[in-house]
Amino acid sequence: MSLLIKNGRVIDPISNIDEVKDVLIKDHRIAAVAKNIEVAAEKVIDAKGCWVVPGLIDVHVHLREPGFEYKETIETGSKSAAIGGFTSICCMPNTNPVIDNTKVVDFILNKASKEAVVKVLPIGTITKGQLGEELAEIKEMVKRGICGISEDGKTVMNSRLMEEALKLAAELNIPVFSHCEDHALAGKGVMNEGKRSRELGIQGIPSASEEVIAARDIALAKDKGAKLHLCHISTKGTVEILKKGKDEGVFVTAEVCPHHFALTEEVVTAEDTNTKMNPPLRSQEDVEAIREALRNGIIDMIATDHAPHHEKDKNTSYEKAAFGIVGLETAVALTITELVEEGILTPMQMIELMSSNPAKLLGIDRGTLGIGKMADITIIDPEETYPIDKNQFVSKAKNTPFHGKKVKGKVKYTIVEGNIIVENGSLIEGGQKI
Ligand SMILES: NC(=O)N[C@@H](CC(=O)O)C(=O)O
Ligand SMILES: [Zn+2]
Ligand SMILES: [Zn+2]
Repeated sequence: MSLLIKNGRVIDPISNIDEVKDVLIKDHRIAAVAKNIEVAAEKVIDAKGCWVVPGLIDVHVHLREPGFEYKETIETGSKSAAIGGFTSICCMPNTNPVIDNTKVVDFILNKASKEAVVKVLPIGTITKGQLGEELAEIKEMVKRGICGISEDGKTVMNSRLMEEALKLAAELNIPVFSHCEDHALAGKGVMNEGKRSRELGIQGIPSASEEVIAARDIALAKDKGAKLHLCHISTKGTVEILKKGKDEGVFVTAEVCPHHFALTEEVVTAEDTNTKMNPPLRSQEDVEAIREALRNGIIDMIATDHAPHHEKDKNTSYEKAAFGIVGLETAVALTITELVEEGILTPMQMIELMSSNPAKLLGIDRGTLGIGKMADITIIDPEETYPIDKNQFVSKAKNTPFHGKKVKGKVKYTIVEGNIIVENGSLIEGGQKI
């Protein structure tokens, strides 16, 4: 099977290309990237006016299977990822049962091989049952194919245990994804602690709850050779802690989610539980610091923290509603609208944040359009303007605060290992629109 993508703006940070070129795919791999390729291919895509980029990689997704299939499944979550332009996704282990042993890893990989339309890389828990008491079967899970470990949804509050996990992860050469939240400091808080929480009379989560754990984990990771990755960072203080850690030579990376650079606490109302997520939407000052850290490269990647929830988990009081929002199908548009259009990121920087840097963290041979590499490719029309419509999501869940927001930037094609999964913005199966 050969596929020729004509006339697109090819952007590949790893090969340092940002130029109008053609891309030829043969036998699932990149065969050529050059001007005016003249070969007879079985399929030709005209990408004029579009960006042709290495397939996007999301290191932070909740697929909810096993256990919460009423919210999302491996199949529906992976389809949502493809619509969003992602060709590889890491799935978090806070399922039921949690991913803390090889049986659950096997279950996910087996199901993904049959039902997922993008590459699924499972993340294992740090502790057994996510109970924070003893380490999970980490070594065994790595042999079966987990790409990292995380207690996401919670923090390993026992610092000694976290230190042990970092040591083991260094030996096994896998990243540790840290959800930074001091449980006692966060308490029963449900939104950012600050001006807005006082106005609304809703209990707040202080910035310090994130910052003390970010600082602790950097201190623990120091000199251990561990790859520490900070999930969904949201405060100015965490950015400063991250920068200090990097300056001191600690291997630490961080991700930010689109909602944390697109929204502030000001949008929170007691009625709209789609503004409730963990960590919470922060202050204007925090958002500005996050945007600056994206611009200057202190923050390494954009991840969605796609957290699908059912109506019944969200359609309740602000206090009782589940934390989290969906993100796979809105990430590209929000990044283009909020950061590229605003002049904060160049298109090249955006692709670094959404493809090459995630690939480097995971140590996978993806995230580039280099010759001979697996053909994971995303084609984006950066000019298409439309309102976000949650009713068109492929995800089972519709919990987004962005419904109706006018955005720019649309994923037109998602190509996974040389196979077209999304064509003209719609999923296709065997060449048919579904
Ligand atoms: N981010 C969230 O608000 N929720 C996540 C958990 C998490 O990412 O910490 C979830 O699993 O729903
Ligand atoms: Zn988390
Ligand atoms: Zn998460």
